[in-house]
Amino acid sequence: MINNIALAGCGNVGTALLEILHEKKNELKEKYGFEYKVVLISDLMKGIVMDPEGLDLEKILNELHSRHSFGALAQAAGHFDELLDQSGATVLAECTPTNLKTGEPGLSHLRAALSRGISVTTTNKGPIAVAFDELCQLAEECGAKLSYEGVVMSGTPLIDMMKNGIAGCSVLGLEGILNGTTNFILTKMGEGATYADALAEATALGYAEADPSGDVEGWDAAVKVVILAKILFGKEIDVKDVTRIGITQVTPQQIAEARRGGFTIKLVAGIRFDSFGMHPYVMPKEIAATHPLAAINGATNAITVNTDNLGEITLVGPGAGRRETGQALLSDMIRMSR
Ligand SMILES: NC(=O)C1=CN([C@@H]2O[C@H](COP(=O)(O)OP(=O)(O)OC[C@H]3O[C@@H](n4cnc5c(N)ncnc54)[C@H](OP(=O)(O)O)[C@@H]3O)[C@@H](O)[C@H]2O)C=CC1
Ligand SMILES: N[C@@H](CC=O)C(=O)O
Repeated sequence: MINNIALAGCGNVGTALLEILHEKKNELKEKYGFEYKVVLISDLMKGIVMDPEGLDLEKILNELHSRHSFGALAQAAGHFDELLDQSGATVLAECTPTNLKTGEPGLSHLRAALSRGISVTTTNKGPIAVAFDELCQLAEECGAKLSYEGVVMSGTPLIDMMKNGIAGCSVLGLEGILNGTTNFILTKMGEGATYADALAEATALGYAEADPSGDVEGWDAAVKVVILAKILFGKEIDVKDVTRIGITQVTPQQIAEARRGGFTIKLVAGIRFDSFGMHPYVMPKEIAATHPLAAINGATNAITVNTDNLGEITLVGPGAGRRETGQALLSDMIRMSR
C-alpha cells in the first residue's frame, strides 16, 4: 500500500521529514516495504502545495532551501479539511507549533484527519496534552491510528519503550532530563557562554519552541511529564499542577559554584510517588558530577524509569533537533503502515 502523506507545518521538523523521506525513498521501500507519496504540505507562511499524484520533493526542497518558502509552487488554497479530502491523504504528519493551552492549530488538524479515518503522527505536544482521550477515542471510532513518538525525547523511542518494550512492568517512578533547549543552555553556560547567546544558538539549531519561554520556564518539560503520567499511569494531571521551576534564574555564578563543589546544575523532570500520592515536578537540581545525568550534555535527554520487574532502565538520546524529530514522524509512519 502506498502511504499518501499530508504534512501540516513545514518548519524545522516538517522540512527535515521531507529531507529524510526524499533521501531514503529506496531504502524505505527495500528495508521496510514503506512506499509513499507526499500529496499535501500546508504551512502558515510558506503556503500550500498539493498534488494527489505525489509532489516533486526535489523541487520543493530546492525552494525551501533557497527561499524558505514554496515560491511559485504554492498554488493550492482552501480549508485544511477540504485539502485533506482533495489530496487523498491516508496519513497526516502534524508538526505545527505547540500551544499548551488550546492545542491549536494542531488539535483541529488531528480532529480533521482522524474523523476521516486518516492516521496521524504528531510531534506536537499541545493536542496530546489537551485532548489525549478524545483523540484516542476518535481514532478508534474512525478506524485510524494515532502515534506521537516525538512528543517526548524527539526521535529517541521512549514512548515505544513505555508502551511495548516494558509492557508488563509496573513503573514505580521516573526522573530525567526532558528538555533539550535548557540542557543545551546550561551546558553552554557551563562552558562560559551567556544565557542570551546560548538561547540564540539553541533556537538557530532548531531545538527551541516557537516561543522559547515554554522551554526556559519549564512548561515544555512539565507537559512531557503530564503526557508520561497519562500514558503510563492513566492519570490526568493539569500542567499547572506540576511543581515547575525553569532555568531563567540560574546564573553563571551558581553554575561555577556548583562545579567547584563537584556538582552540575541540570533541569530535572520526574514523577515520584509516596504515601500522599503522585508528585510530578520540573526543577533545576545540583547533580553530583559522578551521577549519570551529570554527563548528559547539549540537547541530549535521558530518563531513568524505575520498574518492578526490570529495576532501573535508563534511556539516553536526542531530546530535540530537526532531523532527530523528523525521525520520530518517520518511525511512527513505518509502524502504522505495518
Ligand atoms: N524542534 C524540535 O526539536 C522538536 C519539536 N517538537 C514539536 O514539533 C513541532 C514543530 O517544531 P518545529 O518544526 O521546531 O517548529 P517550527 O516553528 O520550526 O515549525 C512549525 C511550522 O508550522 C507553521 N505553522 C504555524 N501555524 C500553522 C498552521 N495553522 N498551519 C500550517 N502550518 C502552521 C509555522 O509557520 P510560521 O513559522 O510562519 O508560524 C512553521 O513553519 C512543535 O509542536 C514542537 O513542539 C517536538 C520535539 C522536538
Ligand atoms: N523545545 C523542545 C523540543 C522538543 O520537544 C526541547 O528543547 O526539548
